[in-house]
Amino acid sequence: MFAAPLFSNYTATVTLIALTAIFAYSYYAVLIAGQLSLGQAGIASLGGFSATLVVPDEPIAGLSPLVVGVPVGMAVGAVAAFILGLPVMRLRGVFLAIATLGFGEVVRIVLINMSWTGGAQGIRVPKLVTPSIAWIALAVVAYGFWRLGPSRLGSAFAAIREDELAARAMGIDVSRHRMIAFVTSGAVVGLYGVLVSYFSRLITPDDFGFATAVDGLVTAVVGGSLLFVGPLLGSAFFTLLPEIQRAAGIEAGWIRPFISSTLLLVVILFLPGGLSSLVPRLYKPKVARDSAPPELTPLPEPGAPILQLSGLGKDYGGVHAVRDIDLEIRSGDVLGLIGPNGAGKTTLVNMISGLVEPTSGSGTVLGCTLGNPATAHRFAVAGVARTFQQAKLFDRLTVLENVVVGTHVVSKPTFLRRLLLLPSARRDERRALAQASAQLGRVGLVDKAGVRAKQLSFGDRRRLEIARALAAHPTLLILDEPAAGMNHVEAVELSDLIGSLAADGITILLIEHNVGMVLRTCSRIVVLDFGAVIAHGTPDEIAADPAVIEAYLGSEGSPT
Ligand SMILES: Nc1ncnc2c1ncn2[C@@H]1O[C@H](COP(=O)(O)OP(=O)(O)OP(=O)(O)O)[C@@H](O)[C@H]1O
Repeated sequence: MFAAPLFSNYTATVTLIALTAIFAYSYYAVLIAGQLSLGQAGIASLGGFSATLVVPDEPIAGLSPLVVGVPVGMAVGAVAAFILGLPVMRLRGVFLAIATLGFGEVVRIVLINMSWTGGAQGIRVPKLVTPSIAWIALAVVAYGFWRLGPSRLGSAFAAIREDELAARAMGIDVSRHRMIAFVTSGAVVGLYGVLVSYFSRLITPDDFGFATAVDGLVTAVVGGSLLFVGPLLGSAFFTLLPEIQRAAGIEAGWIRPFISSTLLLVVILFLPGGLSSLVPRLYKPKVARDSAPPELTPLPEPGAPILQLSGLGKDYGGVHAVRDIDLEIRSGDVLGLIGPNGAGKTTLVNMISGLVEPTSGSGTVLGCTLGNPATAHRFAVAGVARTFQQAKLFDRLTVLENVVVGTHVVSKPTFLRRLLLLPSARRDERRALAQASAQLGRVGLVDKAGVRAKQLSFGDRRRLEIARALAAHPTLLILDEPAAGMNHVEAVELSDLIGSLAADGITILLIEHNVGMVLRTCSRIVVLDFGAVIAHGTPDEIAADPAVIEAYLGSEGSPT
């Protein structure tokens, strides 16, 4: 079948697969946390040049220059990523990609104009990287990402990738996690820079230009970022494809790039999750109802202060979404918040859960002062959990994985212990699974634990969001229109569930358009209209309040 031997240079091809895979892992490290960065080529050149310039070509105390160069390159890569990350980490998507790409180009131009880098000619270094060294390095990197997957850190990255706002509401410090991913990527690409230099015997700034940056991204995307083998598959695809074409005698003119591009298009169009989506997932977390949940702190005594708002307001340009709200919630309250469309209910709960900064007034929730949305995760850590008006689920994760993310604030970090294969990591993960499984049982979704969230019906999505919030063992549970889209039977079941949560001591803030349900379920009700409180009282008082009937329902009916 083949006109020539499969590999023109077997050693080089095998080594290149490993090196390209390591390069792709540096993209994978940020893609798993939902970031698009193109600065890796620049960071690789910093790592490569630092190691090859700092480390002498001769063995040091019997150690190969490679053994010294690798930690130097990785450290330089990590530090460079951290310094680059400080200004660019607030950028998202294509803006982050452009900023990091710009950094890579600046590095290349600076290095090309430096005499100590040898300018465009670069510098010669000994060939020290053999196929086995390259594959050992790849195995170490791949092992790290394999162990990361189901760890608490891995779940947090997946949550940020799927929905950053929901991740923040689950208590995940998004800025910190994005920086961890970025620095990890820097260390991995620093390793690549050193290995590729000592493999090709020559390092020049132009080896790490725009095309290299894009190649790395394409390799990682084609391989896929949903499973740790993705970068390896992407690398094998792009390294072997030209070899197979050459062996098959497809060398001439346009045919070779045409076939490569067509195959690339086929993968991108028909495998949006990359080649790794063809690999069956061997590990999927399973419901663990027999394990003990994590140790949970007791909820506050009934009547303890939970929330105080004083003159709270929020303006959007000329729109006064919320005005001058004074409110107090105490432990054990089941407070209903109602009002016509646009009354300001969601804006108010967004401020209470730390996601939106007030324009005026002040407030504290469980000791957290309302303010900077970047610190919203602290509200979740303090005990505030919420659902959203439009359910914000992690769609590509399973139902159980979604709820496991909810346990973030009550579970312990496991990644480093997982790396060392310590049994305590497994035990803590089982505890988190037990906590998640118990909440799935509570909302009646245990039998759908392995289904991806995006496949759920509307009502099940709402239930899943409640289970995910409950997994955080909240002191204050905020439910934003949980009955929207539910039929009568489901709404009654939901009302019963809220009653049982309140009986367990969870303080509840319920925003609902289903006034009957609010009157049945809540002990106190606040009515908003045009951003201001127009009534506040027991369900009976609210049902009889003429201002509520007028403002909320119009003059034709009563709220019941
Ligand atoms: N991000 C925003 N930018 C500009 N205006 C906004 C924003 N969020 C809310 N608003 C405006 O603030 C007002 C209150 O909106 P909000 O969503 O809080 O009301 P709501 O009571 O939750 O309404 P609904 O019951 O329809 O969800 C509305 O006039 C809305 O258009």
